[in-house]
Amino acid sequence: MECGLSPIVGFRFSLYPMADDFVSVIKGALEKTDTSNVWMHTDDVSTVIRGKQIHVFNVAKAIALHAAKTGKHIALSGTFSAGCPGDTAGDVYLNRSEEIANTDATTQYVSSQFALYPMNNPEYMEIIYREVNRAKEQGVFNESMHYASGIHGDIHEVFAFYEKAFSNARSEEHKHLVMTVSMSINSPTHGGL
Ligand SMILES: Cc1ncc(C[n+]2csc(CCO)c2C)c(N)n1
Repeated sequence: MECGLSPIVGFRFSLYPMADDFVSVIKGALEKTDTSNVWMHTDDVSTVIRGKQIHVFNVAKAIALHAAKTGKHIALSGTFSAGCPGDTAGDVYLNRSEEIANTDATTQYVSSQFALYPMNNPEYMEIIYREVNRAKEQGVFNESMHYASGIHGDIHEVFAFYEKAFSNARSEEHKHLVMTVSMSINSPTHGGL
C-alpha cells in the first residue's frame, strides 16, 4: 500500500487488566475517556484511535489513567504509527482544534518500555540514541535492554516524553514512524513513585 501524506497519527493498543473483572476495566476505561477528538474502533483483540497527534496521545494517556484508577494491575501494549495511513478513515478528525479533552492530572506511577522504528531512515540509530538521551535528561529513563528502552515515572511525564520522542523522530523527509510501547501499572513488582 502506498504511504500517504496525511498527518494523521494512529495508536493500536490492548489493555490487559490482571483482574477477574477485566471486561468492566477495559470497557470502563474506554467509556470514561472523552474520545470525541479521535476516530476509535474496538474489536475483540485491540482498540485503534486515530487523529491529530495531540489528541491521540491525550486519549491514550486518559484511557491508561482510567484503567489505572481501578487500582488493578494493568498491562497496556500498543503501537503508534504515523506517515502511512493506509486508509482515510479518521481524516475528518484532523480539523479538530488543538484543545485537549482529557485533563485529569492525577499522579500515577508507570513503568514502561518503548522502541522507535524510524522507517526508511538510514540515520535511524542516531535518532534512537538522541531520544534515549532525552529520556535520561528528562529523568524518565529507567534502564537499557535488548530491543527496547525502559521509561518510568509519573504517567504525565512518561506520556509527555513519548509524545516528544514521536515528534522528534519524524521529519518532512522521513514521515513514516512506528513506536511500540508496553506499560505496567500498579504492578506489585514496582515500589511506586
Ligand atoms: C483497549 C482494548 N481494546 C480491546 C481489547 C479486546 N478485548 C478483550 S476483553 C474485551 C471486553 C469484552 O468485549 C475487549 C474489547 C482489549 N483487551 N483492550
